[in-house]
Amino acid sequence: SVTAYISLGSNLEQPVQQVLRAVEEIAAIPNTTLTGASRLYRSAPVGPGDQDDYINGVVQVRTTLEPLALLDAFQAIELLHGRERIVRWGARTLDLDLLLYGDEKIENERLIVPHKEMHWRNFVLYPLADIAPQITLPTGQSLQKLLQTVGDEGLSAFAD
Ligand SMILES: CC1(C)Nc2nc(N)[nH]c(=O)c2N=C1O
Repeated sequence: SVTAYISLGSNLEQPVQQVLRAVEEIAAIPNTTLTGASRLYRSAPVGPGDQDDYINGVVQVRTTLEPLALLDAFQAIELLHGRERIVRWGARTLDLDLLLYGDEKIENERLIVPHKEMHWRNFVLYPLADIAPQITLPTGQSLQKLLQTVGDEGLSAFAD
């Protein structure tokens, strides 16, 4: 089995509940055990368009599922939350992204791991540091170093 990290994000239809419910649903994925969860963060939306702040978090799991099977499970959960891909980068009820899958580097038409944008997204790096502060990414970058470069602009730990 491997340790995998998943980022969660929501900025539609009661984002805190969307994210908390998604953590429970991830814990219920077959052959998968939830082994860690970050604090929730409120973060200013990155990307185009005028949309609400996000609620973001990261969870850690141990799983024997292959990466694409894990991705299928995430997409099923997103559908449960009424995820509609209307516009790219648009507001969404729930976004689950596979950040890391063990130390593997994966690149296929459905999946790129480590997640391409995670290295500059404070709304991913700060919650990840709640769970695995000393982690080194498969790219060789230390999370502590990335935290310093990315800063905490637009980010605040959400009182649970
Ligand atoms: C639209 C885009 C890039 N912006 C985001 N911005 C924030 N703050 N949090 C997200 O989870 C998030 N997700 C996205 O997909």
